[in-house]
Amino acid sequence: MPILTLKFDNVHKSFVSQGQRRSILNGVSLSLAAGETMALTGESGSGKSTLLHLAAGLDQGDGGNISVCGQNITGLSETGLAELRKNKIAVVFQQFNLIPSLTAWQNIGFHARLAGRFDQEWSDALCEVLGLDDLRNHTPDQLSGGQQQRVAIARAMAVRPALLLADEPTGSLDETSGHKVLDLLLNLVSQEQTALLLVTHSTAIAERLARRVHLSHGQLT
Ligand SMILES: Nc1ncnc2c1ncn2[C@@H]1O[C@H](COP(=O)(O)OP(=O)(O)OP(=O)(O)O)[C@@H](O)[C@H]1O
Repeated sequence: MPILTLKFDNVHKSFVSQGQRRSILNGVSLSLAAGETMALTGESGSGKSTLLHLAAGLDQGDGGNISVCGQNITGLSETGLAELRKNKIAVVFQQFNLIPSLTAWQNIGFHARLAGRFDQEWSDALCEVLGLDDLRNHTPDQLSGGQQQRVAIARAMAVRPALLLADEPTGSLDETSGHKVLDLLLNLVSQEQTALLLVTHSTAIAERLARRVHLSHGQLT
């Protein structure tokens, strides 16, 4: 059986706030193979971002196991996690998280250079596909929301991640731009056989992904 890109086995996560422990994920299991795309929906506050953060190794669960590319990340050291994040995982956030002082081109290469995997030809190709050629020297404040989002996608794909985690990547765009950005993203992940887990509030966006899961009361349906 091929190694899964992302696997959650009976994962639990709770938070304590105002002295009370609240269970957010209550036995979540999922598996995602290379090239698969999965939409994660759920009401506001249901725990979608929490699940994404656990998958990215940015937070730890309280129980169960999570593995990325066959490597169990539960209990992995900070160094091990940092290596995995650098080499296998990329995240696209709703608010883009571009570095304001860098140009679009520098932003695109940033993660890839950190990972020691900057590939000029691939980054050029991403700029072309994502319609960023004329915007390379612009800083984020000179770009529209849709343009910034395309830079964020180029930055994520520049590392050729095995796993792409996207938290409402089209959430701040109007519907037409959102679908256009999704077209580009889906083409890229299909070409690269990237596993994509995408959080969205939009049923129309979710329906365009091959698999869909819904988070409710801490469990996936
Ligand atoms: N670090 C934290 N400490 C305490 N509670 C937290 C923490 N992070 C998240 N929560 C709580 O966990 C619940 C789930 O939050 P999360 O952001 O994962 O939901 P979400 O489904 O992504 O919501 P939205 O769709 O509004 O972004 C919320 O009630 C939130 O307040």
